[in-house]
Parts: sequence; C-alpha cells; structure tokens
Amino acid sequence: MTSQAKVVLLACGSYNPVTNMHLRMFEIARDALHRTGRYQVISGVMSPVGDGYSKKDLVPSKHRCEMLKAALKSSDWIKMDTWECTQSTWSTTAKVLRHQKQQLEFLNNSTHKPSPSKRRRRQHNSVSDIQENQVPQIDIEGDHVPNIKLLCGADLLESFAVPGLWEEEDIEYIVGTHGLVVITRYGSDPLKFIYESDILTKFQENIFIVTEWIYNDISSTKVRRALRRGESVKYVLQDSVIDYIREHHLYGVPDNKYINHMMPSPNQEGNTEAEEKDSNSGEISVVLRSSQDSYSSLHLPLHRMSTNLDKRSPAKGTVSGRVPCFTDIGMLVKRVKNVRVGFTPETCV
Ligand SMILES: Nc1ncnc2c1ncn2[C@@H]1O[C@H](COP(=O)(O)OP(=O)(O)OP(=O)(O)O)[C@@H](O)[C@H]1O
Ligand SMILES: NC(=O)c1ccc[n+]([C@@H]2O[C@H](COP(=O)(O)O)[C@@H](O)[C@H]2O)c1
Repeated sequence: MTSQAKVVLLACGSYNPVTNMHLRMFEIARDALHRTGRYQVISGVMSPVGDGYSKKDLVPSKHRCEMLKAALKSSDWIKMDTWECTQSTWSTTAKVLRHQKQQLEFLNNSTHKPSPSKRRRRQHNSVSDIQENQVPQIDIEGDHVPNIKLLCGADLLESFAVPGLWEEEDIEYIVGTHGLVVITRYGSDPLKFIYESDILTKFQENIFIVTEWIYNDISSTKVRRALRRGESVKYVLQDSVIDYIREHHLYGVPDNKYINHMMPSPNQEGNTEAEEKDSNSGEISVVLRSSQDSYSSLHLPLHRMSTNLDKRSPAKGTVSGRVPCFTDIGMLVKRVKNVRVGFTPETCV
C-alpha cells in the first residue's frame, strides 16, 4: 500500500465578507483529494488579503478577520492565518505560500509549536483579539513536511492570464512547487484554460480540478450588493457573520429597510439587556404587543438608534413624535420575536 501524501490546503482571498462557499471549497477539495486515495488533507488555512490590496469596497482587514474568525467556529479543521493581512504592504500569493512553507518546516523541525515572537505580537495588535488564530495549529506526524496546495476558484486560475497581474516566476513557483486545487465556477473552463497556457500545461499534473456538482455561484460581490440593497443574505453567510456585519454597519447595510430579512440569528437573542447596560446615553421604552395581545415594554439604548432623538436630554418614556421613521422602530425592536409593534404611524415625523 502506498503512503498518502499529507496536504495543507491554503486559500488566499479578500473574504469581503467570507461566504459559505469560501468554507465549502475546503470541504469539496478535501473530499476530492481523499477520493484519490493518494492524499490526506491535514488542515485548511485561510489567509485574508491585507489592506494594501487595492480592491474596490475592501473593508479593513480588522473586520474581515473578525468575520472569518466567527465563521470558522463552525469548522474543526480550517483555520485562519493573519500573517498576510498584518504585513504593511500587499503580499503576493507566492510570498504567502513561501511563508506558510517556512512555518510548516519550522513546525516539523521543532518539537514545540512556535509561540509568536514579541515582534509578531506587536504586528498583530491592530487586529483585535484574533491572536489565538494567527498560527494555525497543524499536527504534523512523521518526518515529511506536508505539501501546501493553493486552493482557489477557477476564476483565480484564469486571472493568471490577466496582463501584469501575476509574475511568471510566481506562477511557476505556485504551480510547480506547491500545486493547485481548483474548484470549478460558473462560466469557467479550467481545462481549456490550462490547455491554452504553456506554463500551466507544463505543470498540469500539479493541478487538481474539482467539479462542484452542487452548483453554487455565491460571490462576495453579490453578497455586498444584496446587503447594500437591504436584501436577505441568510443561508449565504454564516449567521455570526451577518450579525457582525449588522453590528458594525458594514457594506452600506441600510439601518431601516426590509428589516425582516435581517432578523438576528438565535445566538444573538437575549442581547438586549446587555446592550442596555452598555448604554451611557439614556434609553427609550417602546411598548410592544405580542401576538397574544399581551403587552411588554422594551428599553432601548439611545446610542443604538439611528434617529433624530436628542441624545443630550434623553427622556425615559414612551415613543414620541420625535422618532423620524416607522421602520426605525422596526429596527429597534428587531430582537423581539413574534411581536407586533403596538404604536401607530403618528409616531413618525
Ligand atoms: N462560488 C465560488 N466558487 C468557486 N470558488 C469561489 C467561489 N467564491 C469564491 N471562490 C474562490 O474563493 C477564493 C477567495 O475569494 P475572494 O474572496 O477573493 O473572491 P470572491 O468571493 O469571488 O470575492 P469578490 O466577489 O469580492 O471578488 C478565490 O480563489 C475565489 O476564486
Ligand atoms: N500576483 C499575485 O500574487 C496575485 C494577483 C492577483 C490576486 N492575488 C491574490 O488572489 C486572491 C484573490 O484576489 P481577488 O479577490 O482579487 O480575486 C487574493 O489573496 C490576492 O492577494 C495574487
């Protein structure tokens, strides 16, 4: 029986924001590699691009990392490495691969896992609270350093042909030394693309194309567009990511439109009280009527409101005519399930 080659899958991307498809790519790739019987995938690493990458609508890496961190709670084998996004300038993918390779060699040569040096700790300060994820925990057994393969969508492979985007020597290093696992994407024809490229044909045996039969053309661009328009992205992103986006008002999420689509995930329910304590700028009580026609009141911290209420003199009381828009109230009570708001449009200005 031949021994299986150990593989680490590395995916570089903007993750702006991370989608379920970014996570699924790892599952699809691992299944495909395992099916061959030749590989054992021991870990997955996601490396978010740094802020120096001048891509339209790229939100700061601090947010993208926090969203990734939240999303990766659902995986026990995919980790984030924040090295790339804490560099002062944009790092090419070849450079990220070199760094990952060094890390693995270091791990392999030492009996102890590396602890971040003081310098690294300083570098990571800008990305709050994600230190525990910065060095992916990879268990290496045996003498062989695992092979790192770049995991990507077919569009990334096809971007190799964009003039000036990739250095030829980088492509040679990525494909020749490491290898690619390419997930098919709508509208792409990776086999034809490889056929048309001399350099890719040369290293063809290092390119593993995986057809995603459960076709899904989620992209972060489409997600950002939906968010901007106040449309639902539930089941496209992890609930924790949706929660984060809403809390930090990323991607132009409207405060007050189509709010039913932005209902909180179950893990956010019950937060209201904590947020009240948070508030140092007063609160407002909103009277609510449940479907059983019983009434309850909800105290809402003013600093969460996107209304014209005068924060300098917050008066505790019922909603008054100073709340500018009915749907703002919908926003305010969004954490209460099965409740109809028991006030009238007169509360709008
Ligand atoms: N639906 C998908 N199918 C296959 N690969 C995908 C899919 N979505 C993203 N990828 C791949 O995930 C990697 C990281 O994606 P990245 O966040 O940079 O792109 P994206 O989701 O296409 O974002 P954007 O729309 O902002 O360009 C890339 O290799 C990309 O090809
Ligand atoms: N020359 C290069 O190394 C090169 C060029 C373009 C994109 N990339 C990387 O590809 C990933 C995805 O980029 P896009 O989101 O622009 O498709 C990013 O991690 C980016 O850094 C690398």
